[in-house]
Amino acid sequence: MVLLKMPMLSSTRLLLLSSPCQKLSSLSKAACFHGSGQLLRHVESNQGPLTLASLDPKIDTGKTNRGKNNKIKLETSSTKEKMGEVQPLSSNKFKSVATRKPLESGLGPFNAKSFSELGLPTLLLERLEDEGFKVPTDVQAAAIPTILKNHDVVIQSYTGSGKTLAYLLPILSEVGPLRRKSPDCKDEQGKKMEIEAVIIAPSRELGMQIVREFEKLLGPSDKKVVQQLVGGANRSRQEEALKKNKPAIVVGTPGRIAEISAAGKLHTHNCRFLVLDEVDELLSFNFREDMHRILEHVGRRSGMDVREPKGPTVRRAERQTILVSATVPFSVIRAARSWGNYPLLVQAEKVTTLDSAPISEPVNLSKPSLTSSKTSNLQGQPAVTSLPPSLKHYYCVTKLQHKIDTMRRCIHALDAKSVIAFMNNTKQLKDAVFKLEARGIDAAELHGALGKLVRSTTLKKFKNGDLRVLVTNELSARGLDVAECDLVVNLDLPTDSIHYAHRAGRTGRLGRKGTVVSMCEEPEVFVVKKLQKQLGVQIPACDFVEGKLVMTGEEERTLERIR
Ligand SMILES: Nc1ncnc2c1ncn2[C@@H]1O[C@H](COP(=O)(O)OP(=O)(O)OP(=O)(O)O)[C@@H](O)[C@H]1O
Repeated sequence: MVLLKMPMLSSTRLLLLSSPCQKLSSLSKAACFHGSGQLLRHVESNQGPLTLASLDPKIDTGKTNRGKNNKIKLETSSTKEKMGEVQPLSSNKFKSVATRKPLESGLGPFNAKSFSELGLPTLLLERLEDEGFKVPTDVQAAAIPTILKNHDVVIQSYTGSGKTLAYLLPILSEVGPLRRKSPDCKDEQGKKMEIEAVIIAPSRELGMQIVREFEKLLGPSDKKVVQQLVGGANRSRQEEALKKNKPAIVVGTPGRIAEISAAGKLHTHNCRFLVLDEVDELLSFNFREDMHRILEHVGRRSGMDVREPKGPTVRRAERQTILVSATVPFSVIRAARSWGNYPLLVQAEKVTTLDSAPISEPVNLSKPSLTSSKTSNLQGQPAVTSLPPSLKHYYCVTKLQHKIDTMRRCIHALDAKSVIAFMNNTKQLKDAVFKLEARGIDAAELHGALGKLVRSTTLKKFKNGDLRVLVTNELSARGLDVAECDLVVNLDLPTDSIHYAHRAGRTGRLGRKGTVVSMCEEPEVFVVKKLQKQLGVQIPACDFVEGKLVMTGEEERTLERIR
């Protein structure tokens, strides 16, 4: 079925693309993009580091590899291996389809103290300063120079660690009014502007959040350089705006972008950057057809077939492909290899090949298991990097009918100001809100079946602090950035560790304190234990007594004594 829907693909590409999709179609929606937390382990390689010199923007900034007979050299400390060459280009606007070879391995110190060390253009540095962004986060320090060197990348680091700016800043370095202007570059004055960057996000809320991040740096006078193309909004108005404003960057949801593109209103063949934010979610069955269209059209000019040195002719994307998520199951690694050109894995302070990426196994959380070590992340493995280290995790055993009361006691015990409560069944959200309000707690529901105006207003109210509790489903688990959120409550347990990680990551963002409390009934405790093992975090049992959180259970009391 997949093969029939992609007649344009060469046989090589068909093979590469079809395997993840076959797998996806054979799994239930809930399971299809979720792997084990075990995947998230970083398998250290014993090969040499990727040196800063090889990526150091100070050595070779400017429009480095475009339009010049330019070589990208990446070194390992042991071999000083030559990594690849970039061929001269006919147009200086595009990077080569090039035979960049994979980085065999590499770790490097990326502890930049300021954005100015990362090779960003002056105008952009000034805007960062104005907006109060002073020091890059670890993942930004690793990702920005790597993307500026034209590498396809998979960016993986824990929730709230600043992955959005990690790809947004290199794009603004090359696209729009803040970009680096090379002396020989004729400005596009009077020339028809084309879409130069496409950013895809799985939800309307996340898409709009990314647009706001772009607009913040572009400023009011240039904010039309970026346009949002999210579902739920008026499509003809979006098409009119595209025609009128000629944005260089579009941010949107897969359905809407694919729709407008299929209608011939969005010309992305010459696009230079394709970003898939929350890529593991975008690989889910729901988005399959739209994602195929996007991947086949964005940055793909006709006549792009190239001959591999000793192989068949294959189609290569000319665009730079950037995949982003806190969780990188194997489906993402496989997709990156298929869609990208020798992509690198970028993590906080690390740039390595995808070979060193963790491998995922699907894990069924619904059955008790006596074998713990196979799925355990605690067996001598480094801590999982999808969860912020500052987070505290607990679970509380309570009867179904007492969950809202337990949550009320939890909120008071922790004196939580801004709470996101997750449930699995959308129909039950309203009831939970009703019960919370009856107990004097300002709450509202947020889910995909609500109208766009209600969704925007509710989110705005929650961000402004007018609502104490947002009761929601997986819609809000991905990417939602509310700095003030200090408590996440799982009123229903998530289906797996990847869902847990994204839900939990709505709190404790960018080094802030945050607590995650999962409510469950006695027979579900084994699920919490499995999550604990897969995620490599302690999730002790607790209860809320006389306005205080108290640890319960022998194991947890021991832990408390140690702490
Ligand atoms: N260098 C920085 N200095 C200060 N604040 C920053 C910096 N980088 C990012 N931020 C802020 O940190 C917050 C979290 O960033 P962001 O949403 O990009 O995280 P993320 O890693 O994408 O999280 P998630 O995985 O949940 O999507 C945002 O409010 C962002 O504006």
